[in-house]
Amino acid sequence: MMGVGTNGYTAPATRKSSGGGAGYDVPEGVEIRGRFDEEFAKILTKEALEFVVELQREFRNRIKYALECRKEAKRRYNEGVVPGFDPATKFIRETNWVCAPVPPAVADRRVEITGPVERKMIINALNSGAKVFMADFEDALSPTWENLMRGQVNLKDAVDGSITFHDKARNRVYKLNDKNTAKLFVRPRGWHLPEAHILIDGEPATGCLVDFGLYFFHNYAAFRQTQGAGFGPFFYLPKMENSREAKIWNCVFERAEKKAGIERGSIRATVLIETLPAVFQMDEILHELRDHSVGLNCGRWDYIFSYVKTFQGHPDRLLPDRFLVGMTQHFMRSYSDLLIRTCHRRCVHAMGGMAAQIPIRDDPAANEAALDLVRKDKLREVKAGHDGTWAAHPGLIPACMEVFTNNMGSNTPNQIQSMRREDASSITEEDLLERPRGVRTLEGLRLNTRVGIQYLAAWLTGTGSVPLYNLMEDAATAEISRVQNWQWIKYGVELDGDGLGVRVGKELFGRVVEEEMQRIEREVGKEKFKKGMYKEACKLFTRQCTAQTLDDFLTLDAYNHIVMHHPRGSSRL
Ligand SMILES: CC(=O)SCCNC(=O)CCNC(=O)[C@H](O)C(C)(C)COP(=O)(O)OP(=O)(O)OC[C@H]1O[C@@H](n2cnc3c(N)ncnc32)[C@H](O)[C@@H]1OP(=O)(O)O
Ligand SMILES: O=CC(=O)O
Ligand SMILES: [Mg+2]
Repeated sequence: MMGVGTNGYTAPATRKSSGGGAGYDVPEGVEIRGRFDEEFAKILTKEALEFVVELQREFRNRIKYALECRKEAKRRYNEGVVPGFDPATKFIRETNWVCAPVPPAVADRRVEITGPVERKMIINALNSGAKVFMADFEDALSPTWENLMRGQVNLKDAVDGSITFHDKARNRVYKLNDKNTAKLFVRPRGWHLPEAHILIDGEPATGCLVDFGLYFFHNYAAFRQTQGAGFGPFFYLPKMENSREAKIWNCVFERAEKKAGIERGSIRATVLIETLPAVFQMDEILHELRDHSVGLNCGRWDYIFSYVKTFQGHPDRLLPDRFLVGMTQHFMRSYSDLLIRTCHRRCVHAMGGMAAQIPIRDDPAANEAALDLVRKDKLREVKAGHDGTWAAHPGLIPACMEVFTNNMGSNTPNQIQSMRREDASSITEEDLLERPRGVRTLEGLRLNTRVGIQYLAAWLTGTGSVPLYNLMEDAATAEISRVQNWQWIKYGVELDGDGLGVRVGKELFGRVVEEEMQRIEREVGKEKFKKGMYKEACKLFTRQCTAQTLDDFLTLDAYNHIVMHHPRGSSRL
């Protein structure tokens, strides 16, 4: 078991960290630069931090190396190489092996709701009727110190069943249902994001090791008793590019299991296939995680973002308008089909992804049209062989559930055995890379700009998922807006879809930005516009869209603006 003095584990010397007056009790080598709070101190205990420090010290060099490998791959793609299957790992793709059996607690995952680790949303999501709730430290969360630490507090209360929330304005108290709550999966941040409020040996900690380490330390025991039926905790792993990154996670899991004294293979994770290079590594990723896997998921939004990013040096592979790049484009359908085939061959879940539509409260006809689009998307997924899907909002769950249950059958928890999709074994590199088809319009450029700026303004003020023009927007969808604008400006594309025949350049983009800022001000109102972070967001977004070389992530630069070091005020990394 974890804790000081058990399993021969001895705590290193400790000291107080100056977090704004009172201090956190921290191990040697740790400095907490985030605000002190009594509630946070219950999460940032000396023992929990020791665990995070162990992970950081053991894995930091491998993580740095993996990130260097990403840079090296980028260099090659920029020189004209395209990603493909790795000849060196052909034997993994071609031999027969399977992952560890699926834990009974998560055999049925037909609808999974996702959302940030906010208190009310966690309760609503767990009570929503979905089979799984993916609590998000990633695409849906702005990683402010407050959000991250409150998120950890909330998850701990959720796992021990004590979580409540009092909505004072509505005088409504939220608590968990007595039964049939969703099973909890947690998605830590991607490997690339640092945690600048926790310094370990003078360096910012790796964000995902903080998210994973604190959550695991505080919850593994209760989770295994109440949620996992002896398994768990469960995770979603985002934005990986290569199986070497999956191998690091596998080692982190083994390390955590050993430290906690629980069986190897207790922890289970679903990997999002949401980068272009990773689609060529699906078998390899599952193989690395074969004792800890519960499948793969089609993270479609980051995948589209990654298509642009991977081909940033290939002007012959430009995207059409964002809304035209859907799952029926050949490269997207091929990705989903191959993912299903790969997962079912290895006996794990092949999860579908997120439709962008959300309920539209004040317009029944538009609401029905949105629901219809969601139903169609889910029907395509279940018929293709997916075992479950994602919903962004509780109002979508009945429709998603109905489509999956009607087409999969209510007596079967998944279609792992019944939908083998052998036909997808013929999918080629060309299928997976096929150029998306469609036109480009000025309205496409405008929409990207309007949405990108508004999303970033929300993110800078601590909100990581927002409804914009009746669609769900989060970090992944905002990335598409950003990189698409960058790509169009960089290569001076012709807007061929609206008969204008103009080429996109910095000057046109500058005018679009100006006009869209005026439109945003009209739409949100002068007061909100003045109080919000729209101008800062506009500056950041514009810089990234017009940069000579593409920034790897929108949120890396933006992160500098939300780091709040105490007691010295804000600070850049
Ligand atoms: C690309 C990807 O990575 S997808 C995964 C990451 N993205 C996400 O997880 C997005 C999750 N969804 C959301 O954040 C929200 O649904 C939004 C921002 C899209 C829309 O939010 P809102 O407009 O505030 O929703 P709305 O006002 O309709 O909410 C109605 C109720 O549903 C709840 N609700 C809405 N979405 C969720 C959710 N995902 N989980 C739990 N509860 C939710 C609200 O808390 C609210 O509860 P209340 O009636 O008790 O007050
Ligand atoms: O994380 C999911 C995605 O679509 O991106
Ligand atoms: Mg994503």
